[in-house]
This record gives sequence, C-alpha cells and structure tokens, in this order.
Amino acid sequence: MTQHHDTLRAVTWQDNKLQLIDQRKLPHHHEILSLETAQATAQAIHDMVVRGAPAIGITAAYGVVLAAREAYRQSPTDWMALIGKDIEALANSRPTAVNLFWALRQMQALFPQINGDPEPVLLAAAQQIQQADIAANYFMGELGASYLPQGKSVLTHCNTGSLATGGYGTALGVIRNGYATGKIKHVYADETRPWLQGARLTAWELVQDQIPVTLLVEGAAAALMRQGQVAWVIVGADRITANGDVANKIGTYSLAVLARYHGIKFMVVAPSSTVDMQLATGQQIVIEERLKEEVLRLNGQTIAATGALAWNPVFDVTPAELIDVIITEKGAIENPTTEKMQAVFNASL
Ligand SMILES: CSC[C@H]1O[C@H](OP(=O)(O)O)[C@H](O)[C@@H]1O
Repeated sequence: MTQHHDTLRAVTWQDNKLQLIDQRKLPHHHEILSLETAQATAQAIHDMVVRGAPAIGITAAYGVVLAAREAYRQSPTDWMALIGKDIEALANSRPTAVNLFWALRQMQALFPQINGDPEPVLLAAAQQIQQADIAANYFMGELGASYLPQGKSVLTHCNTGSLATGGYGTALGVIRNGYATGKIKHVYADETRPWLQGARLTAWELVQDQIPVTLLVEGAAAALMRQGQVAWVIVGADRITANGDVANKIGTYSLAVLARYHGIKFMVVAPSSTVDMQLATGQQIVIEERLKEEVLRLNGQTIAATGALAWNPVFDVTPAELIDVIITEKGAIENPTTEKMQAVFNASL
C-alpha cells in the first residue's frame, strides 16, 4: 500500500463508523479496525491501536460521537445523563496526552446547545477538530522549517507524523516541509524502544514519502551528535505546561541533554491542543507507565532474562531551559518561559 503523507490518515470517519489503522501491526500489516462504540474506542486508545497526542484527541472526539449515538438511541430526552460513563471511559484511556482531555472538553461544551439528535452536530465538530489539526500541521511545518539551515541533517524521536495526528504531522510535518524545501538532506530517526514508533512508524512514513531516513538505536544518538552530522533535534509533545516544560516520549529528555552538550538546537512542534496552561511546570504531569512486558518482550518473544523486572514509563519531561524553540500554530516560542507562553496562550484562551 503506497500512501503519501497528504493522504495517509490514522483516523477516519467512514460508513458512519470510526476507522483506525491498527498501528500495532505496522509496518508489515496494514489493517483497519472499524469501531461503533465509545467503549471500543477507549480500549483502542489504551491498547495503542491509535497513538500520538493529537490523534488520540481526534479519536476521543469521534468516540464522543459514538457515545452520543448510543445514549440518544437509549433515551432521546435523557441522552446527556446517560453519556457520562462513556465519556469517563474515554478520559481514563491514557493519562499524559492533554489533547485527549482538550477534545473531550470541546465536545462536551456543545451538549447544552443541542436540540434533538446530537450526532450530526457532534460529528461536524469532531471533523472540524481533525481538519483544524491538519491545517495547523501544515502551518507549523512551514514555520518550523524556517528555522532550519540549508542542506543539513536532523534527528527525530518516536513518531509524530500522519499516524500521530490528523494528518501530515507535527515534528514530521517540519521534516516533510524541510525536505521539500531543501533545508533537510537526511533524517536520522531513533527506533524508540520499547514500542518502536521510530523503527516501525516514522521509518515507514518517510520511506513512503521517499525521504532518506537512517534508523539508530537510542544509545547511538550521542555518537551521532558528536560526529557533527545533526543540526537540529526535532520532536513532538504530549503535554506542554505553562512554563514551557514538555512531556514527550521517553528518551526525549536524554536527547535534549545531549543536544545541549553538543551545541545542537532542540525544537518541539505541537498544536495548542497539546498546551496545558493549567499546570505550572512539568513536575505536575502524570507520566503513563505501561506493562513491564512491553520491555521484557518483543513481538511476543521474551528477550529478557526470566525473573528480571522492568520499569516502563513511556514519557519523560524535558525542562524548558533545554528547548530552543516550541513551534505551534499560534506562533513560535523561542527559549520558552512562563511569560512567553502566557503572551501566546493566555491571550488566546
Ligand atoms: C504528534 S505528537 C506524538 C507523540 O505521541 C507519542 O507517544 P505515543 O506513541 O505513546 O502516543 C510520542 O510522545 C510523540 O511525540
């Protein structure tokens, strides 16, 4: 299946159902799950059928559409009272990406103004959230690429492309724009243990787009940086707090420390649905820990010594002082501080 970034969609609404690429099966198997309930949607987010902060938010928005359909079918007059358990299931699916909670708030804010069947209004709202995310990605792609020198290499972490968003991507959107405009000549992607979003998803997206990508294990990042090949490290985010601290895939903090040590610039790319101005610093972010088996096993095979335990936080927090610029659809925040974040976000809240 050859799909390019402008058509690749992790999340689609088709035939009155939510359709998700099962990202657990990529890159060798391209399977679609069709979902018709909010509970199944919450399970799909938890199981990482779909993952990536913006994609999780968009999926949750469609989950609310499915929840409203079911509640209205049960009781056209009391559907708002019945929908709560499904909203709660969606809210409990994964804790770190604030996009999920942002999307649920956006959708629930519409409830009081709905008369009659909620589905048409809520479906239009969910589709608008996805379209706005795609538009934001194209804008951020251009804004982020404007920071890049000509003809250099960049390093990225995890997957921040069409598979992690409404389409096109955040950090991968900058990389797509940077490659198309000649700013980027080569992309280094680390494999991103334990779930291998880099090796399985980012490499797949870039190969599909014929963008040269070299995979490395996380442990090789310092040696690569020391060779002087990398001009920028470009990553996504799952939650950005009011002072500019960034929660992102585990290993991001290590890359930020290494980048600063090697005099390499560090860019975070995320839409405003990833910004949480209610949290003062990254210390307050809930970091998801997943099953230890994700570390101890790979493709169903045990790779660790029997009896070994594992610690599996799937995000870490990069302090704002290690970030050179945060790219959002509301503008760039260079050397982020609380004051600079408030100038961009509180003004727009
Ligand atoms: C476009 S942001 C994607 C963001 O989400 C990823 O986490 P996960 O794959 O566990 O959902 C990772 O933190 C990416 O940077």
